[in-house]
Amino acid sequence: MNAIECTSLTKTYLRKKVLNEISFTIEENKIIGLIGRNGVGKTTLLKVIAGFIKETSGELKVFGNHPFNNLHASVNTIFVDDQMSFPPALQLHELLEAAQAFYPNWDMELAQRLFNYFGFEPKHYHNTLSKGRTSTFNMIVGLSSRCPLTIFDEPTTGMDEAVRHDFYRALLKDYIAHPRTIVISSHHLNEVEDLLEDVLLLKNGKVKLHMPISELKEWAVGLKGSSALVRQWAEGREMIYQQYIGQDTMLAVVRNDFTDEEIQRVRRAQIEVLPVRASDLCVYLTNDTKGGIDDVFSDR
Ligand SMILES: Nc1ncnc2c1ncn2[C@@H]1O[C@H](COP(=O)(O)OP(=O)(O)OP(=O)(O)O)[C@@H](O)[C@H]1O
Repeated sequence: MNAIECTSLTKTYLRKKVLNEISFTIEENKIIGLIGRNGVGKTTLLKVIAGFIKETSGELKVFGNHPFNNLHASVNTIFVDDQMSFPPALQLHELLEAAQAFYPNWDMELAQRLFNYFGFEPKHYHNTLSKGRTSTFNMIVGLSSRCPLTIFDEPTTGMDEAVRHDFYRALLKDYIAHPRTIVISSHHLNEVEDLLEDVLLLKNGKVKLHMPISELKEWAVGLKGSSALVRQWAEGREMIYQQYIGQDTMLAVVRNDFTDEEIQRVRRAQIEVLPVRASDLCVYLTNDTKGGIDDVFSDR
């Protein structure tokens, strides 16, 4: 069954189409990374999916229901970000009890174990936690709710490296034991790429790519060597990124439509054939120029 079916979804703010007729389907029980540059509309899309805001047009189904103002959707979905609001009068342990009453799959033992592991004080209040601690507490709620659709919007904001590492590991372990649909938006694709099964990449209000991470890792290839030779091999192929290194060396990232025989010929021409990390590829694909920041400084 599909967890999310999105057809020609548009969300307009002040006449600007933030999401412009996007369509995609997300299968149940997968971990999906929602990737895109600042301001592209990731949070907007996630909030529409969570039923917090209404789309302008198009069709959206979450477990077969339109999520906006839908109780079925809100019980089955949790949206975790650093703005999650909790009743300010309740202490942290009371927040966990309140969450238990709301989420049918809530695992209090997991919540308590994580709560103790991360050293929270039961009598503290959510609105007095530091930024990183707020994200950590919210993550505990997000994982322990075991919602069929769990949405993490930039969940590691403010977390230090050790906590981020613990979070990813906890997420993976709990997901393996209790599969569910998890959508995670992150600016740190390099940190999450080993967790993800699929990547949904947004650019200019559209879905630029939606594919398994294993395919994304093979989708492009880097050619590094003498500029003339690299340009010759890149000709006629989709150029994704290019960078000049020194006087006469160039790195070109192109769509990987090479045959094995061509790859061998490239190598024989003294050109290095390099894999392209999924995180780097997403940055290249969402750049507006082929050379990235270097283009600002070229030809001056
Ligand atoms: N309530 C709102 N009213 C008007 N414009 C909005 C509103 N919410 C978001 N926007 C605009 O919609 C666009 C997308 O914002 P959104 O927060 O969804 O992007 P994002 O991809 O999550 O960004 P980031 O990676 O920086 O968190 C931005 O241009 C933002 O200014």
